[in-house]
Amino acid sequence: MEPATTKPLLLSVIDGKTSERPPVWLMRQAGRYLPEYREVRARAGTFLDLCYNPDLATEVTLQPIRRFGFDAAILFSDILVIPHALGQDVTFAEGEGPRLRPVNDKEGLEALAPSFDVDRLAPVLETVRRVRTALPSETALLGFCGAPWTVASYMIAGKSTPDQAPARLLAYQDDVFFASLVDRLVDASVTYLVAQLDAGADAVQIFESFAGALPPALFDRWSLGPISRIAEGVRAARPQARILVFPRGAAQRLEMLAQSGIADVIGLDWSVDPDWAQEHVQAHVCVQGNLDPLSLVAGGSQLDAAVDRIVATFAGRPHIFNLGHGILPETPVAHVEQMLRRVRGV
Ligand SMILES: Cc1c2[nH]c(c1CCC(=O)O)Cc1[nH]c(c(CCC(=O)O)c1C)Cc1[nH]c(c(CCC(=O)O)c1C)Cc1[nH]c(c(C)c1CCC(=O)O)C2
Repeated sequence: MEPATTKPLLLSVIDGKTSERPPVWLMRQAGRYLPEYREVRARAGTFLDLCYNPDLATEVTLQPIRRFGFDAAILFSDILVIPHALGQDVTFAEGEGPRLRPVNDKEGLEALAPSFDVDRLAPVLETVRRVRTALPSETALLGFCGAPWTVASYMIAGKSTPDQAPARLLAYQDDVFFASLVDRLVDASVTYLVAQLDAGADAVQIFESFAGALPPALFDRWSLGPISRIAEGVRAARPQARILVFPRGAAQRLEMLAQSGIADVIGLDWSVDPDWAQEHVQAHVCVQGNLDPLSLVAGGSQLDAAVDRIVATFAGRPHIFNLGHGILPETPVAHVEQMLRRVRGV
């Protein structure tokens, strides 16, 4: 007989087990490519209203699990809820992405809340509790936050910017400002991730979506450094915490990250060659990734070949199948099904 509770496969793999078929989930798996998401989204009000509504956020977190049986659910929220909780104006204009009132000087920083109050994110933590209760025991629940550099780039520019130029310029010009902003984000992120773990998240992922914009000196100081301080802070509070890091565009710097012991899992974006990553990253740590989201949009025999290459290259050591960045809204659901059959070998 099966035991009443089963350790989720995804957690066993993070803990070092190799499985015949990799566990699988997709970044942004709850989203606009799903008709049932669009239906809830249409009656939720704004995007942030949806993030702060535990009923609806729980529902959209569970939708891709019901439909596809992924090995992990990821909390439905956003990396920009931390700036919002710090008192920054944050809105999501339909089709335009995030808009924030820029914080780019000492006065802007002082106008934010003096400290991070995690209770401002109580509805998000309530969603974590409800999702964990509703999920099958074999499905892992992932919490997350953005890494300080990525979040700071939005806080400073107030929107998505090519190569994060405004934030990068300020990093050169005003080291004192940058350090105090990043320090606040490190502290807030530790508190927030610990609260997510306490509410029932089995692991947490740190999204460094813009690692690729940083030259070497800035990378160590504003990406690797703050991420490692977050990981240390979380582990000091919760020694068993499992931490996934997705440093998009980190390229060959992935090897240094893999050797550092900061992450239990390293996410590989779609530009990373699986053969290289197998030798230089997976040799040290569990990897996650790295199918090109556009390969999933295109479908057909190239999709099967791309899935096969990733599964075969990373077989025999811990690997979590995923995309190399978030799933795109135009992705056909049938292609997700095709990909899953291929990964699962059925
Ligand atoms: C940079 C970043 C953001 N948010 C996030 C990142 C890091 C990952 C990455 O690089 O993609 C992380 C994120 N955003 C969202 C999740 C939910 C969980 C999941 O299913 O993965 C997660 C993990 C929901 C969302 N976050 C957002 C949506 C779409 C908004 C909608 O449904 O109206 C979703 C489902 C909005 C968002 N949020 C953000 C942007 C740039 C946008 C607009 C782009 C877009 O519209 O796709 C900031």
